[in-house]
Amino acid sequence: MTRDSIAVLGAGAWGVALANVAAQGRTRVPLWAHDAAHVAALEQHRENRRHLPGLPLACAVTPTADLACIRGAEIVLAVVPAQAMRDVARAARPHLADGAAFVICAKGIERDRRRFMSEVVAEELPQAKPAVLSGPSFAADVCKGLPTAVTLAAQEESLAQRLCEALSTKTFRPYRSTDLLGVEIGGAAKNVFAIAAGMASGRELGASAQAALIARSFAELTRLGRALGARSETLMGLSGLGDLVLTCGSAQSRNFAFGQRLGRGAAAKDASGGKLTEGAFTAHVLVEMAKAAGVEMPIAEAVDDILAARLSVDAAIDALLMRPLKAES
Ligand SMILES: NC(=O)c1ccc[n+]([C@@H]2O[C@H](COP(=O)([O-])OP(=O)(O)OC[C@H]3O[C@@H](n4cnc5c(N)ncnc54)[C@H](O)[C@@H]3O)[C@@H](O)[C@H]2O)c1
Ligand SMILES: O=P(O)(O)OC[C@H](O)CO
Repeated sequence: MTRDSIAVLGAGAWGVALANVAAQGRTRVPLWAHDAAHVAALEQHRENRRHLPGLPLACAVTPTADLACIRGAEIVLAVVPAQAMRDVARAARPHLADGAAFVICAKGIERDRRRFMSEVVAEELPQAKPAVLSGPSFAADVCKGLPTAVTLAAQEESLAQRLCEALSTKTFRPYRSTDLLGVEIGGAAKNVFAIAAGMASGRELGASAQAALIARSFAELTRLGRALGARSETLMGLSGLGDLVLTCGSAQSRNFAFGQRLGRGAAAKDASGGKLTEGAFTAHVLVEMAKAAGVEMPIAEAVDDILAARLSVDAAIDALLMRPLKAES
């Protein structure tokens, strides 16, 4: 049986990890990066020394700065930061084959136009079949061959199934879904809540507070998801609860580590450690979306207020604890 051909856009940590997954059982997987110097370094060292030192590119992975590498690919994995997705999708348009699957692997919401990634792709790539891959998966873990499971959603169940087959390995197990929006909401929101969990850790509020915060974050995530039409089983699944638990519970998460530094007193502008923290870009637009939908998200709002320097970490903690008592929902 011939396997679907796959190309990967974006050669950061997650792009490299997914290219290595795709390389299993394939002889060539183009890996595009927008920066020619980065491509040269990948070719020379056969690893991404900045983001995944010591974890080699699979032999089949072919770094390139030429976007035409996606011509003929049946599946394109889009693994660039969420705020870059529109530009990359637009640039890909002349090269992408009609009916190719364009799998969104970024976790975030477009700030300027307040769009989910699947909406961005629908606007920029009318010939594509959009899909979303999300779930608990640190790039380094996946590159090391440690096991995990993710959700892979496409509008047609048959395509979701085909994509799962194309990307599954012995240690990387995708579950299919047709709920793109539900998968996207979980992936975008968990990054914002991971910043809150990191702050609680940085402030040394204790394990009980950590667990309470995760549970109340999940309440906010499901409230928003339901209001926007996501399915409960998606929100409770790998891309929702699964990724929330992972990201809110590990300093391996860049969003959590960013929150930890904030909790220890760093200013927002200095707290990323030079790493991509999608939650910092998503917090405000997430809160705006919740307000527009009439959904209360006090933890997400607190993160947004802290990032915008409208509130200190301590004042946000006090405000959350002093909210009127209410029924659990
Ligand atoms: N790292 C992980 O463990 C992981 C896991 C799952 C999902 N994700 C998601 O994948 C996305 C990418 O994350 P990452 O970990 O690869 O980040 P990264 O910082 O490791 O890499 C991002 C890459 O995108 C490139 N880039 C930046 N702006 C660009 C642009 N305008 N056009 C093209 N390329 C551009 C950068 O040069 C870099 O190589 C994020 O949305 C993240 O939430 C990451
Ligand atoms: O390092 P983070 O916080 O971007 O999280 C990486 C993945 O999304 C975890 O599933």
